[in-house]
Amino acid sequence: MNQSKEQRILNFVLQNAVRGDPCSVVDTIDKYCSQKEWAMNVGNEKGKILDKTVEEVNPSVALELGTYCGYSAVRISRLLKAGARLLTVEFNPEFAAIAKQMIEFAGVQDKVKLLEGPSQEIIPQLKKKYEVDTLDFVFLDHWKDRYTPDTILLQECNLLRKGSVLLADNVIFPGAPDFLNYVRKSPHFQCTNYPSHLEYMQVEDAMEKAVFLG
Ligand SMILES: CNc1ncnc2c1ncn2[C@@H]1O[C@H](/C=C/CNC(=O)c2cc(-c3ccc(F)cc3)cc(O)c2O)[C@H](F)[C@H]1O
Ligand SMILES: [Mg+2]
Repeated sequence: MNQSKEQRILNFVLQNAVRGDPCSVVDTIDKYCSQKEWAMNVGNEKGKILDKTVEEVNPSVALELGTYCGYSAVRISRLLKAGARLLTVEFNPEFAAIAKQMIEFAGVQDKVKLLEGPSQEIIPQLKKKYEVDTLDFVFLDHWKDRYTPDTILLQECNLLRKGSVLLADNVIFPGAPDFLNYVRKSPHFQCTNYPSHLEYMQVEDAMEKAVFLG
């Protein structure tokens, strides 16, 4: 049975990156996906915006929706302070298995908890089952039409507090128009747009930061 693209990305990391070095894992994925096979990792240009936001927020508890191969989970968790944790949600079992190996190879498994299942089922479990009080940071990078319903669900589950920061990938391409509309019109969010480019391409894209005002 021939390998998936995601398996080829993982194999390239296992053979070319430095075990226990998250930066080398991130750089190796970027090398493969820019030179050999495109894949929907946030990439290095938007990744720098993600880094700056994570450093600004310095979250104790962070959530990621859409783990995929684990690129941004490794990228985020490498910046977390001692004792801080990232919960990352992925419902595709093949991708979850790849991401788990990616996270372990990078040596960030003690900071990252991969939750396998759909975000709409996991989010309501975060408080009781995963002992979350509120979320300091949320990275949205899953199906684009799910950004808005999951943002509403996070509020309904009282998982956001004054100052919680949401950062959404791909608000220009493929686009998340309803999410932009929702957060920019809502009196409960203060929004900032960060123009950038689609990962590994010269196509316009952007990230949107939405700070919850309570
Ligand atoms: C809905 N609830 C979910 N719960 C758990 N895991 C989920 C859920 N929904 C999806 N997943 C999981 O999250 C991931 C989905 C990522 C989707 N990302 C994109 O589509 C996406 C697409 C492009 C893109 C750009 C140009 C082009 F020509 C074609 C594509 C670029 C990007 O940066 C993206 O992020 C994963 F695949 C899925 O199992
Ligand atoms: Mg994306």
